[in-house]
Amino acid sequence: MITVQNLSKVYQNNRAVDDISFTLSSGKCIALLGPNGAGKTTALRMMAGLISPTSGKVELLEEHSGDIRRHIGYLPQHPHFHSWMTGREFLIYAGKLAYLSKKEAASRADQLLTRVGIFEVRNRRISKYSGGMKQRLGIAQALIHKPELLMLDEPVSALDPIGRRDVLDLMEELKKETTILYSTHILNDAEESSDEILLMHEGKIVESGSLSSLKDRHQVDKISLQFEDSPEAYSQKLDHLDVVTRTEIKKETLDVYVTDQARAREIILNLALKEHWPLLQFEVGRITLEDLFMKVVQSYAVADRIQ
Ligand SMILES: Nc1ncnc2c1ncn2[C@@H]1O[C@H](COP(=O)(O)OP(=O)(O)OP(=O)(O)O)[C@@H](O)[C@H]1O
Repeated sequence: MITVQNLSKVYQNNRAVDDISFTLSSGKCIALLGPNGAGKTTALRMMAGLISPTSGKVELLEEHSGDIRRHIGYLPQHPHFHSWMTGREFLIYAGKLAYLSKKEAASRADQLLTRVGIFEVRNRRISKYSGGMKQRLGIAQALIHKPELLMLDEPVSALDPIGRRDVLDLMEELKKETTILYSTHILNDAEESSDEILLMHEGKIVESGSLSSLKDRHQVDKISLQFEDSPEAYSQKLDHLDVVTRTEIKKETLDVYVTDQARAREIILNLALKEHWPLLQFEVGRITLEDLFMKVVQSYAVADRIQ
């Protein structure tokens, strides 16, 4: 529904966003990931029409014509609310700013207050809202003009675990009817709630695609073991096997990197049975999003050092 073509933003000599291109298709939930300063907020702000690009463009696909801002709802990382207003008053105010009539704004506000689960507190001043309630109100405000694309900048990072769960559940609901692009540092959340990933590093998109395609591309053959006792002794035995490239101890877990997962599984299981290892867990590993993130970002950091 929206394409980003060769978009860049340069501040003085800093290329905050450096020639990024991608297309967002309707009905997907896309996570925008990247370390601090990667350029996520700058990219989102350009897409929302809040800052102008140095070069490149953001375009709607044919069926969504007109001013791009009418099709996009945006919730910034630190939203500003008039905290003396009630939640309902604030949404009506936001509706009027989005050119709805007073009547339309009031009816849309009530619909959204219900939709995001804060109807009960609609007449309470925003200053009395919890962080989770404010974030829900912010999402309702971003949806006031029925945008096809909802963009959320770090929607859960400032919330406690309950608020975070609330907002993630809400996003899960909303993605049935709206395309969502959201930035996050919390890789578990991205793993749980996104269909696609855009990974930024130093202003560039360095990886993109569905979560499963990225995992397939970066899959490492690994078997993770846990024992009733310390993993050290087993690690030394496994290091000598020809199918094992290296072992790594992470707290209680022994990660065994192997050349051929199927053969390694058989060999290690046989050894464990023969020697009566007190195994608690034997897991043939799939790469996690966190592994993938670290691998990609570290490989770029190494490349930067070499240059
Ligand atoms: N208004 C500005 N003026 C100058 N430099 C800026 C401005 N806004 C952002 N930058 C710089 O652009 C780069 C990208 O910043 P941006 O906030 O987009 O990154 P981010 O990925 O959203 O980071 P974070 O995860 O920490 O929020 C950083 O080096 C930042 O210092």
